[in-house]
Amino acid sequence: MASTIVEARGVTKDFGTVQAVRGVDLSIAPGELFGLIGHNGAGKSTLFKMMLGLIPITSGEIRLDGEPVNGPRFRETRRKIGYLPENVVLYDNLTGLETLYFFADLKAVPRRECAGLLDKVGLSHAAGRRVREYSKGMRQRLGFAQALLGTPRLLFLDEPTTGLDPGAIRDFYRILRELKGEGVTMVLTSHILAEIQERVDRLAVMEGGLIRATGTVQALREAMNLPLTLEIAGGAGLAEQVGRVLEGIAIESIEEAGSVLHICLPREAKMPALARLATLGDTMRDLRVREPSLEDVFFGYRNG
Ligand SMILES: Nc1ncnc2c1ncn2[C@@H]1O[C@H](COP(=O)(O)OP(=O)(O)OP(=O)(O)O)[C@@H](O)[C@H]1O
Repeated sequence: MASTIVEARGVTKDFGTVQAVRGVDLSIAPGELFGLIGHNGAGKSTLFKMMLGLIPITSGEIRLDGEPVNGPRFRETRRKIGYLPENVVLYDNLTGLETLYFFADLKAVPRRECAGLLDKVGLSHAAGRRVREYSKGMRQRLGFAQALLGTPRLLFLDEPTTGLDPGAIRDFYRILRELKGEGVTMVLTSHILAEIQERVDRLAVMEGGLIRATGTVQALREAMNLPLTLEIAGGAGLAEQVGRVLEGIAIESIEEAGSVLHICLPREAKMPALARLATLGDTMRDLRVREPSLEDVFFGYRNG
């Protein structure tokens, strides 16, 4: 297996006059759980489709597991890849199990895999019901099951948690962790930034067809140099005492909400501030350092 399983170099895609993807470079290592975030129309789905060889690349090159997606041997590589499209097309008249049989036949995967996959995504109880009767979340689970047919080594999941309730989202990420344990590489898009920020190894921020930044959530936070928030709980006189010990430290804002102080300060002021706050003793009951969320980072890139 190549050391980079997904490799994109200078990839562009034009739809007439629309430049959907504009010179994307991306490298994803085997076994990574990689997130792709971006606003509506940023180019995420278009990039996915090019990576799967479903639409032609205007210019540049994409290799999956070392194989160019527009090359003659890609058909063989494609068999090791699972894909959950943004809007999976299902036939309402088929049952859940028949649907998976249909996809298994298309992929030349043995039908005996299907029942186990329905079980994996929590749909065994509905295997004999027609898809017409499935809820949005059930359809999404069925789409996920078809992506898992053939034990793929690389998975592309386009907004996989759309329509899932919180319990189903948790189940979904549990399956992703299991797959990661088996060495499967996964690339997923999501608009629910809070959901993916703790779960991906690395991510890329896409905007207007460009990749604006790539890295771990922490690296992106640090690169953006967004301020941190200290949340301090304490008794009477807290605000006054905190104000006194932090004198001279570059604080961006202090807000009091109930008995908790929210102090927003530059990242580099964190350690000096903590050292001084430690002298407060019993006045301070609790202290938490809140990192900027992925949402803060995302809007930082968008507005930066
Ligand atoms: N088949 C097509 N024909 C013309 N324009 C297209 C086509 N597919 C996508 N586009 C355009 O390409 C751009 C990128 O679309 P894309 O679907 O890749 O974005 P996205 O990041 O996946 O968005 P979303 O988060 O809304 O799913 C948009 O401007 C879109 O209108």
